[in-house]
Amino acid sequence: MTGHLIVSDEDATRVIKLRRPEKKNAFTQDMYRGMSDAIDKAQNNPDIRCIIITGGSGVFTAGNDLEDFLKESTSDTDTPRGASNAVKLLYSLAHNVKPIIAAVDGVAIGIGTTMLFHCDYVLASTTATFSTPFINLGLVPEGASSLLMPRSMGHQRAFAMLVMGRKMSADEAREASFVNVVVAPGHTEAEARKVAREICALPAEAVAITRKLLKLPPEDMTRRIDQEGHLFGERLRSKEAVTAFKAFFERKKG
Ligand SMILES: C/C=C/C(=O)SCCNC(=O)CCNC(=O)[C@H](O)C(C)(C)COP(=O)(O)OP(=O)(O)OC[C@H]1O[C@@H](n2cnc3c(N)ncnc32)[C@H](O)[C@@H]1OP(=O)(O)O
Repeated sequence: MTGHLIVSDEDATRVIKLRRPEKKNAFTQDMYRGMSDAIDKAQNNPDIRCIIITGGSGVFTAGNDLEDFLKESTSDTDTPRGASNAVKLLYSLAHNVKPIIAAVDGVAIGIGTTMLFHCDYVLASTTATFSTPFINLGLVPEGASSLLMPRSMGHQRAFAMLVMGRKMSADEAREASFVNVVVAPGHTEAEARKVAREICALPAEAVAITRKLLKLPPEDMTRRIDQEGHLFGERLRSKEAVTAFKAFFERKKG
């Protein structure tokens, strides 16, 4: 756990909260590690029946910290993408067996949107927006999103998001079927806790078996995460990506 991530257990539910509002909850390496660890440790804990992921009020997450991407793209050390903390979090999500509820209030960008396709129930506020601007950054999709997004919303809508970088509103996301319910801003976490209580009151073994039947085998997802991760690692070092990262930090100057 870090100062940018709060993990608390209450009513048989583990709540994992991103808390880096000054940077729109952009993921640092510690945040990836902390979230991954909190999910992994819930797996064999019989006291935890459900997991909630939230960014608190006003923002879910702006995705990977772009400063970290810029450092990674220009570094001399050649760490394979599969060993990155982001990929480890994606593995944790892919192999997780407990119901995950996401509470999205505000922007959900990049991995902030792709992680939702590993969740079981998604609540969004009316001000939530969803985007996967990988191509705009010279990158390619991650998190098995090239598999899960077209499967969930159809090829054309996935193309608009993943290739054209189109943003979706909360209502559009509900219509595209990856958001269950849209609530008022500031209420996503409280509503997520109600959903968690509802799930926790159900017979635990039957929930686990049914959830497993609904999901793709984790090996299929891991394979796609690895394929994407390999390409993503190559793209991180591309001229297109480095130019886009630098442009983000130059955008407010003169
Ligand atoms: C494996 C995973 C891959 C991915 O996740 S790829 C996706 C990467 N993420 C992005 O491309 C999003 C980049 N951020 C933005 O587009 C915008 O920001 C927002 C729409 C999120 C918010 O815009 P606004 O409301 O105008 O706020 P602001 O002044 O741009 O941001 C407030 C502070 O937050 C920092 N910040 C925002 N997003 C990131 C990020 N992703 N990485 C690092 N810093 C970020 C800014 O720089 C700034 O900071 P300062 O106040 O010091 O200037």
